[in-house]
Amino acid sequence: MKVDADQLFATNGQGGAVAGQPRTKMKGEDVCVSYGQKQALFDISLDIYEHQVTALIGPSGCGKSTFLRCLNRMNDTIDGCRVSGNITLDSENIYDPSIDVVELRARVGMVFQKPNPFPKSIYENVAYGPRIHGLAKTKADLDNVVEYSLRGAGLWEEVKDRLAEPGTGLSGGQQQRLCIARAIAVSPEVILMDEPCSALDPIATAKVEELIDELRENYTIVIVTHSMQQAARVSQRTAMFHLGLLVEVDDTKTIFTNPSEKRTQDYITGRFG
Ligand SMILES: Nc1ncnc2c1ncn2[C@@H]1O[C@H](COP(=O)(O)OP(=O)(O)OP(=O)(O)O)[C@@H](O)[C@H]1O
Repeated sequence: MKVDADQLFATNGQGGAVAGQPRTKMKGEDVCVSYGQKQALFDISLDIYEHQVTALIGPSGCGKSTFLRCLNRMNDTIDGCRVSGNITLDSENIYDPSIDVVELRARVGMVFQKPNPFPKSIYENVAYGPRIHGLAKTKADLDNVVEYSLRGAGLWEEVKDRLAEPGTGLSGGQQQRLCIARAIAVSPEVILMDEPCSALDPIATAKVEELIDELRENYTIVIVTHSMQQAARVSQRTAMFHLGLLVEVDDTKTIFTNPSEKRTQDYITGRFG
C-alpha cells in the first residue's frame, strides 16, 4: 500500500507539519514593537517548533525579551508599548480581540529571570493557578496536580515533607524550580523563560538545564539567554537578534559551528556584546 507522506505528517491544518520537519507551534510574522517613539523590534518573522527548545540570543538591548513577551502578550501590561504584525498559536492569532488573555497566559506560561515565588506555602504556590483556572475539582485532584508539577520540575523529593513551609524559604535554585512547577501546574503548551538561570549558581543552573531538556518532551520552550554555552547545551534552534532585527535563525549546531552571518560569528566568539 502506498503511504502518502502528507498523510503521515498531517496535523489537522494546525501548524502544517511537513515531512521531516517539526510542527510549528507558534509563528511570528512581521512583528514590530515600539515603546512610545522608540522602535525596539523590526519585522521579526520566526517560527517556534513544537517540542523543541528555541534559544533567543544577541547583545543586550537587541529585543530578545521584547519578542519573548509578545508571545504571551506580556507587553500588553507595559504602558506605551505597541505591537503590530501577526503572532499565532496553533494557527490562531493571539492578538485577536476575541482571545482571553488570562487563558492565553495559561497556555503560554512564563518563568522570569529572578525567581518570584508568591509569599505563600510551597503547596499554595503550585496550587494557586489550577485553583483559579478550575483545573482541580477536589482536594485530592489538587494534591495530585501539585505533586505532578513538583515532580515535573524535579523538586518533589526535596520538598515533599515541607509543603506547608513558605516558598520564599527555599534556595534560589529551588525557588526557580518552584516557579517552573507553578508554570507547569496550569498545563501550558509553551513555556517562555527569560534568562531563567542568571540568578543561579552553576549547580542550580545545571539542574534547571537538565530539567529544560526533560520538559521539551511535553512542552515547547523558548528561552532567552546570555550564555552561549547554555544556548548550545539546551536548545535545538537558535535565533540571533541584533539592534531589533532577527539576524538569522537555524538549528543550534549550525549557528554555533557555521553561521551564515558575520554578526552571529562575531557575537558567539565574543567580539561584541
Ligand atoms: N518597558 C520598556 N519601556 C521602554 N523601553 C523598553 C522597555 N523594555 C525594553 N525597552 C527597550 O527596548 C529595547 C529592547 O529591550 P529588550 O529588553 O527587549 O532587549 P534584550 O535583548 O532582552 O536585552 P537584555 O539582554 O539586556 O535583557 C531596548 O532598547 C530597551 O531599552
